[in-house]
Amino acid sequence: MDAKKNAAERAVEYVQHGMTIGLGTGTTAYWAVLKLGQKIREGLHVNAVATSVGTEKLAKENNIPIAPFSEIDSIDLAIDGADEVDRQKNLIKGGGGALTREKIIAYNSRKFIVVVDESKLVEQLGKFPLPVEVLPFGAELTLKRILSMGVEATIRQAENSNYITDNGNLIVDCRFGSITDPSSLDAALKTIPGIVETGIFLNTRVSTVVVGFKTGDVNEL
Ligand SMILES: O=C[C@H](O)[C@H](O)[C@H](O)COP(=O)(O)O
Repeated sequence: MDAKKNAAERAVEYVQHGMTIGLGTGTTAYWAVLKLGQKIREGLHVNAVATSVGTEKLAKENNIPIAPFSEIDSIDLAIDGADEVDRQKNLIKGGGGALTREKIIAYNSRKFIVVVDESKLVEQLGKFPLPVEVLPFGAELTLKRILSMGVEATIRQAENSNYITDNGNLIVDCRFGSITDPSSLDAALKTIPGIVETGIFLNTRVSTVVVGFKTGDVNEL
């Protein structure tokens, strides 16, 4: 756990007075929210937007002010986790189902810092099943179109029913095995009506990847 915590806490060092911060989702971003809460208690003034209902709740519990989107123009810095990071700093995200909100926040952030432990570093994306957010309407057809790409794909399940995102949608987990061209795959998936967003985050949006190691070291890529 310390590797995730160390990476997240290093990323929070980039936060400056007066910034608007994008708060990520997941077990790594969790530590960034806690650290930011501590800094606010020590006198730092920032406001924030959250990438999930869960993170917004955690932020409020830690006295982090949440700004309505109508009151901000852009985000200075977003800090978020990832499920896989390749050598070019392309990402797979969405293991926690928050990919669409996370992509909106990342896209609108001047600086996007990804926080991971070393287990997330891969040569090529795709071992982690790619999460794709899909509208419930016609989802069976949308799934068939995804399957016709020759990939094994299933609708994510919660306890006794389909997993539902904060946006009221479904997640299809796609087992591509190896993704040689993330940009083309992202574009191809988005030609299918019913797909809201994919968990592929291209490196053009990633400013820095902060990696925590079991040894206690933290590296920035
Ligand atoms: O939907 C969830 C997000 O993309 C997470 O940031 C990602 O799944 C990594 O989560 P964790 O830090 O818990 O491994």
